[in-house]
Amino acid sequence: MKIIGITGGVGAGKTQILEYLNNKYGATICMADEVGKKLQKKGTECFDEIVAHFGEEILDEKGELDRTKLSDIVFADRVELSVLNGIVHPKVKEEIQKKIAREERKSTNLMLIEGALLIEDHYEEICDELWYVYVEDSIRRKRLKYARGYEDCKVDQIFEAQLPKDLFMRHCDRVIDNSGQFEETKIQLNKIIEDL
Ligand SMILES: CC(C)(COP(=O)(O)OP(=O)(O)OC[C@H]1O[C@@H](n2cnc3c(N)ncnc32)[C@H](O)[C@@H]1O)[C@@H](O)C(=O)NCCC(=O)NCCS
Ligand SMILES: Nc1ncnc2c1ncn2[C@@H]1O[C@H](COP(=O)(O)OP(=O)(O)OP(=O)(O)O)[C@@H](O)[C@H]1O
Repeated sequence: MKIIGITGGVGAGKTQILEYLNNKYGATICMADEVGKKLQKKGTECFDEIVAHFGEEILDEKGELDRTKLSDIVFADRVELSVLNGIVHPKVKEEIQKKIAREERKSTNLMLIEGALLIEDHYEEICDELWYVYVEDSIRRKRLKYARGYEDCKVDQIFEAQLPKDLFMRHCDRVIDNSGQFEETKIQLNKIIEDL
């Protein structure tokens, strides 16, 4: 089984690329954000550790994490972000390794692991290749405003919490430029899959 890590900054189109590769090539997909969200549900070890550090003010009326409140805290303060990362990231990686083991037993051909922080968290240890989805910052900003209603300051804060282009380029084996029409991205992806 080939294990590919798909990374890149917020709003680069990683999720869209994953969907395309799943539909066209039947790749098994695993999204680090989704794994993280499940591990942060009320009653989990991760949830308890987050509440112990950040306090009950970050809960909503149902007692679940209020992701907007937590996001406002951590993206405004690097120290708080690193505390949250320290709680969540090791458990996410462990869970992803279990998923990989399950797919290996099913003799899956291609598994894609998607996340913005694969380099920081050393996913090269568990992936055969890392692919960088690149989109010019100004275009990512426009797409995030349009699709998610993110304000400029939120985009700036998240950009600052992620790696710059040169570090993504240095650590990744392939680059996919998704700054243009998605049809152009599909052509790049088809070529890469043929090469694999
Ligand atoms: C801060 C949180 C609560 C915000 O949740 P929310 O639902 O509003 O946004 P979402 O999770 O979809 O994140 C939006 C985007 O922000 C970026 N982002 C998320 N966490 C981080 C982080 N720790 N460092 C840098 N960028 C991040 C990613 O590009 C992500 O796609 C959440 O992202 C979180 O718990 N992050 C810390 C854990 C983490 O890193 N998860 C992602 C991979 S495991
Ligand atoms: N080539 C493209 N042209 C126009 N819009 C695009 C293109 N690729 C992706 N998008 C749009 O840009 C937005 C961000 O894409 P997506 O959610 O896939 O990013 P992401 O990299 O998964 O972000 P995150 O790091 O937050 O998970 C979405 O609304 C998506 O539909």
